[in-house]
Amino acid sequence: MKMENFPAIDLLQVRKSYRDKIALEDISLTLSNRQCLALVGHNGAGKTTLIKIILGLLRPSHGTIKVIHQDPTSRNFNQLRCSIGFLPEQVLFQKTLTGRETLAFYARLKGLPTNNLDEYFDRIDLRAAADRRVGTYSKGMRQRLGIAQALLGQPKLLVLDEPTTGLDPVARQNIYRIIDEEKKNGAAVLISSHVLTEMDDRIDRVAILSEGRMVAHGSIPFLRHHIGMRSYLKINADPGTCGNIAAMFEAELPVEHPSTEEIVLRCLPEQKQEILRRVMAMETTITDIELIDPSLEHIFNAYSSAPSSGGNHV
Ligand SMILES: Nc1ncnc2c1ncn2[C@@H]1O[C@H](COP(=O)(O)OP(=O)(O)OP(=O)(O)O)[C@@H](O)[C@H]1O
Repeated sequence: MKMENFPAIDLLQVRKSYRDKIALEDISLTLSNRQCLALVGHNGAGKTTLIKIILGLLRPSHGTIKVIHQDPTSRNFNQLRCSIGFLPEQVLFQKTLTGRETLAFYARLKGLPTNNLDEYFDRIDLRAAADRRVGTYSKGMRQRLGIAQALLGQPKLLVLDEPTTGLDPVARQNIYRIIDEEKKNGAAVLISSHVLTEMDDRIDRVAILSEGRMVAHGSIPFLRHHIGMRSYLKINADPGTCGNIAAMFEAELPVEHPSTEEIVLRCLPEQKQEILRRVMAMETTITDIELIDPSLEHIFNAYSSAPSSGGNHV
């Protein structure tokens, strides 16, 4: 099998305990190349522990782990380290070095040339400040420099812990664009984040950790479907039309009538098209239609409050 065909991350029944505290229990997870997985969970859910195990910084108490088809705690893994880009949650740099000197330091650690660093500064939009001392950088600039060091050497696996912390909306969009580019180049990307709002369209899969257990694992549409979350179809029309729509659907669906000129149908994802078709066929005057699918945040809240559903895969 060619190297590119191995999953970048393959965990089976991983457990980690710190003395009598079980931080992770029965975690099985795969991440393929060209995929982006979001690892989400409340404080203390076990995200950092899992990342440290993936990076070979911690040994699991039980289970098997392959990262780019090697055991990350084995000696051979050292050769693979330069194929992994890692952005830690807290990026600490030497304040007296310039951005360029900092990046050159990390490039040398990875055995990479230092004469092409401008392309990295361009990618994170920091070229103009490359020769300024890091001590003069804002929090967002330091975070972008951290991302640049993770990108050094075209990694096969990118592990980004809270990559958008401290970034303004434009910089956040730029990070997501870079993640897409890295995926297209064949990398697997693991993002650990508390900021769920902008991630819906950016990730291929999500793994939800709760108290050390994987309570859900799959694509967003799969998890929406699995937990039976309904979409909101909000329709604004004159009172007569709203009444007719309510009469048409109330035997089939939960229907809410927040005002005489607004009606909300709560439907399953697979019902959306058929409902829209029937509404549009009514030959009435509709002033507005808004369709809201449950977001990653809604899914996370639903799984976090649900009794353990035992790790669901798609
Ligand atoms: N060195 C340690 N010794 C003992 N317990 C630890 C140690 N490191 C972590 N833990 C415990 O393991 C559990 C998981 O911690 P972890 O740091 O992995 O969570 P997290 O999801 O990354 O949290 P956060 O979002 O707050 O960073 C927590 O209950 C934590 O207190």
